[in-house]
Amino acid sequence: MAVTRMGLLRTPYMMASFRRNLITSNSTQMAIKNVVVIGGGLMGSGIAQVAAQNGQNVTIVDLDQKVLDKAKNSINISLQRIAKKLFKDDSVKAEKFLSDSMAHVTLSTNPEQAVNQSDLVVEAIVEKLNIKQKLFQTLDAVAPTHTVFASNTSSLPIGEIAQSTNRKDRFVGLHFFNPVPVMKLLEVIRIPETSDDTYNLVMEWGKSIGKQTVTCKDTPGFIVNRLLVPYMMEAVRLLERGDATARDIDTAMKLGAGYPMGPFELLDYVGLDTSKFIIEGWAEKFPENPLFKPVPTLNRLVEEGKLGMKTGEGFYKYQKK
Ligand SMILES: CCCCCCCCCCCCC[C@H](O)CC(=O)SCCNC(=O)CCNC(=O)[C@H](O)C(C)(C)COP(=O)(O)OP(=O)(O)OC[C@H]1O[C@@H](n2cnc3c(N)ncnc32)[C@H](O)[C@@H]1OP(=O)(O)O
Ligand SMILES: NC(=O)c1ccc[n+]([C@@H]2O[C@H](COP(=O)([O-])OP(=O)(O)OC[C@H]3O[C@@H](n4cnc5c(N)ncnc54)[C@H](O)[C@@H]3O)[C@@H](O)[C@H]2O)c1
Repeated sequence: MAVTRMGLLRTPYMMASFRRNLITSNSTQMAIKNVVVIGGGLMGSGIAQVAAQNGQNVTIVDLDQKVLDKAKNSINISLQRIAKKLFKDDSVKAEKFLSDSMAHVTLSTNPEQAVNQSDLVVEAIVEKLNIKQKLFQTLDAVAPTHTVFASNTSSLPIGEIAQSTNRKDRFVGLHFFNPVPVMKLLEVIRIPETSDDTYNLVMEWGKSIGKQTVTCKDTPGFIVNRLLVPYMMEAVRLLERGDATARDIDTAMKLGAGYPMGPFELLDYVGLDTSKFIIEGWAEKFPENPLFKPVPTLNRLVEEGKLGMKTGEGFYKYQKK
């Protein structure tokens, strides 16, 4: 039997419930200091960067040490671009910003160990439901109770990913945009089980890393991709019918609609493998929707290993950096 300022807690059940409430109410005041980003590719490296440059400790986890080294290098290059702009006339401050930010980044190939001290885990691995579920199931067993889990999925239902855990109240979608250091938006996806504390915490975190947040229910494509994917699909159909070239479609959308990139430039930028996974996931979910019929051009390019900018070729060819 234990005595607290609230009176007597008579049973182990009451004690456990009291502890649970403490965790929940503490989380409103909790600030996120230790972030783990799983996946050190295009998105993971960007997410880790914006957290690190805002003073948070970040561990990036990937399967492969080479990917991690590449991530650290790309963060360094991106931070240099930002430092140059922020501290144009002060090289000492620019250097300090760079070294302070880099000092906040740790690399790991051991996810179970990495999440030990985490407040927030952001997953940015391959766009496959079963792989994401398996990862979160493993992490759920070892992460601290208070740790909030988030997925950066482009297209998978957050509720289905969260199903693999026992912390649906501490689960959200945090959908970032590519390139993360430049794009200002963060979509925050609540599932019905997401607690108010968790939601408030991630909204605060979004602000702390300089993002403008918008909130959306767990609906296919959330806001941006619900509108963007049909547009991209129509562009590909236009190309496949032979109505216009990729170059002319891109030029038209940049000069005629004011987009910073045309649809094929954007597909190459996002990654054709990721785009293929998105379409396949939606085709499986909505088999009757003609929009998501297989895209022969995309399948061929991916089979040939032409995944876009990251491999040096997709719809266009790129100079290797
Ligand atoms: C066949 C396939 C069919 C299937 C179709 C369906 C597939 C589904 C596709 C949907 C995919 C969804 C993916 C995801 O879920 C959601 C997304 O992320 S969508 C992508 C959103 N992003 C965009 O739309 C990007 C649009 N592009 C731009 O905004 C710009 O082009 C750019 C990327 C910012 C680059 O700008 P440029 O002017 O061209 O180039 P610069 O190099 O001059 O850069 C400008 C400016 O930005 C700074 N900068 C650029 N990159 C970085 C970086 N990584 N780090 C730091 N800073 C960077 C640069 O320094 C410049 O700064 P300035 O000097 O101007 O101050
Ligand atoms: N590319 C984009 O423009 C974009 C934008 C928003 C969201 N997303 C989403 O972000 C996620 C990642 O996309 P990306 O473009 O960064 O992909 P990417 O291929 O560049 O990177 C994925 C990384 O995850 C690693 N990985 C795979 N399985 C892993 C595991 N079990 N544990 C640890 N690491 C693992 C891979 O080694 C790879 O480095 C996807 O869910 C994608 O839909 C992508």
